[in-house]
Amino acid sequence: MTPPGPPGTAPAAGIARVPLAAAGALLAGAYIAVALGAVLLSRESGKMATLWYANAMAMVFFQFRPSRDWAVLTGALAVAVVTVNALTGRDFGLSLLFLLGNGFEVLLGAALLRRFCSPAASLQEVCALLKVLLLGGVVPPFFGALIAAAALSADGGDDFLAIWLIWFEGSALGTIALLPLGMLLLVRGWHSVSQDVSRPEVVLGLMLVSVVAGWAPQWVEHPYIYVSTSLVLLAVIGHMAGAASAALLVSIIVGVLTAKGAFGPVAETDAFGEALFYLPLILTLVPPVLLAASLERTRYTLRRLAESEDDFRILYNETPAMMQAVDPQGKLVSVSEAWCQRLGYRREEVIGQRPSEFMTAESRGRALGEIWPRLLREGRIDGAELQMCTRSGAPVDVRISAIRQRSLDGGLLRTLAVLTDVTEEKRLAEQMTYLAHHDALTGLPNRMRFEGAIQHACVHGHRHHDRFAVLYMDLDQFKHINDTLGHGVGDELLKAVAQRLDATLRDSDMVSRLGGDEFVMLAKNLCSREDAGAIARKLVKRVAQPVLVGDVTINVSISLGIAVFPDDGKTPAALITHADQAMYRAKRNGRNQFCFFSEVSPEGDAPAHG
Ligand SMILES: Nc1nc2c(ncn2[C@@H]2O[C@H](COP(=O)(O)OP(=O)(O)OP(=O)(O)O)[C@@H](O)[C@H]2O)c(=O)[nH]1
Repeated sequence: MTPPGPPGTAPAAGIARVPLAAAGALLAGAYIAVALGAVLLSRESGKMATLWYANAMAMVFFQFRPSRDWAVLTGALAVAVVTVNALTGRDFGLSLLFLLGNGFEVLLGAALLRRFCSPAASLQEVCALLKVLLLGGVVPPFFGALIAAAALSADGGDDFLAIWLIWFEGSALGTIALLPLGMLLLVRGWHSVSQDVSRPEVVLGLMLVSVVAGWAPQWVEHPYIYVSTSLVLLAVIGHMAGAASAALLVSIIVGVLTAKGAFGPVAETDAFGEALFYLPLILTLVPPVLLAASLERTRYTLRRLAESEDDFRILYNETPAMMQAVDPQGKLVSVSEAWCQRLGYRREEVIGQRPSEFMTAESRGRALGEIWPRLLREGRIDGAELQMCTRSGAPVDVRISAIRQRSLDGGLLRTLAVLTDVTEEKRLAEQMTYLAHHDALTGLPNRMRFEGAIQHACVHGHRHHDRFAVLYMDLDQFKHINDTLGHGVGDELLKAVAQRLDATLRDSDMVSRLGGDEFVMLAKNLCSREDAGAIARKLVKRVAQPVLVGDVTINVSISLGIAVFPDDGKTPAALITHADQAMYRAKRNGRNQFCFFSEVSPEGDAPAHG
């Protein structure tokens, strides 16, 4: 996996931005400078391989530019190689042979790095860095050295193996020493890397590494033990920038000491011995940079962890939802700010308490007996409804969604719950239900509710041979009251009548306003038809009492029709219609009275109201 990290190319990388011609000139100039230094140093001993950074530098340089620029860069590289050879006194033919080896090595390394390596990953992953070192630092020098050795030995130079070994060694070492820093510059840019390297502890570390690398090889046995110790130190304190800079620094110091002959026994070392001579240096340089990459990864992971913990804490505390976490013992380990605010507690008062202590008694029983066990059994619950209590005792309806979190060893770690405050939602729902079943003016059950009740009474009546009655009522001359006293007074009168009707009700009965000035009553548990007549008589009498609305006394009356189940109808519709017809008959008989449906003439009276 490629870790998410900094972007692949350095934002401040000037090389990536300059015009192509300038980039070519820059590459040629840098290559000439680095290669000249190496060639001049190699003349000091003439025997040991010189660490060759020039090709590694060119490989990294190529990575800054898109592939379409590579032809021009290769041209610049060719000019640089020929120039270096010319400046160091080699003839043109030999220059071309060197060009063959170096050119192939740089292009192969650049192509392998681009195709198969991720610079960003190599700074944080040991495997990715090893791939960079292998594909950039070992494979290209291996083949570059083969081409160069073949060309040079055919040209009458030294023995093929000696040329190959010297070339491969110098180039591989130089590349391995430079590539980590090159990748770092590629990914993070010069500015960021130099900031890291110029931290006081890193500068001190680099000074220490320089002293150890300059001193140990000359004065103590097994010098690389001391060098690698100081490199490890830098990997720990200086991160990747410190370790990569130190690796390059150490290789330069050892290379210079070797070239100067200060690092023996150079003279006696034969070709095979040379390979072994530089092997410890590779083994010294590589592990610390791998360690730095691994530490970078750890640091990155820890930083991400801290950030996500921070995100979680902010989310948990700042979210408007009430949230709570409960440990395996069923005690609160954390609650969100919204939880505290809604229930009126301080966090320290509730931590360690059981959530059920903040619930109403009914909810507590349900939470402990049903919801909590279900959560533990099924791993989650969604939308369970409970009632919490604020500090002052006010009920708070919550809808709870919770999950069970397991620890790495599979045990219960905690349960996390989000509580949505639905108090207002429930209040509105109750209000809607009330309004759907009640008359807004009088508060009496409305037609819908009444029809449900009469339907139920019919079913019950059929099953148990019960007798019940429907009493249909209509105010007399109500229009006149409206017209003379106004609609407002009419409303108040309707309310007063409703109260009177309601006051005559037995527990089993129901009175309802059907609309306008029409009311209907369901009177159950009747022994005889005459029971219904008694109720009707009482109602007519009660309503006929004068009503005081404001300072106006109103004389009102009702006409009432009775239909008895099952004699006058066996269905709700029939009963209501027949009661209405009987009421109409009462109107016709002079109002302020009641009439049974059985008294309605066989031809039928026209109903009073549609
Ligand atoms: N104030 C008030 N009046 C209403 C309301 N709903 C209907 N009305 C009025 O109530 C009156 C009902 O009159 P009716 O029952 O048709 O006739 P009435 O005057 O009562 O005469 P009878 O029924 O024949 O005795 C009409 O004038 C309606 O406009 C209401 O909610 N408030």
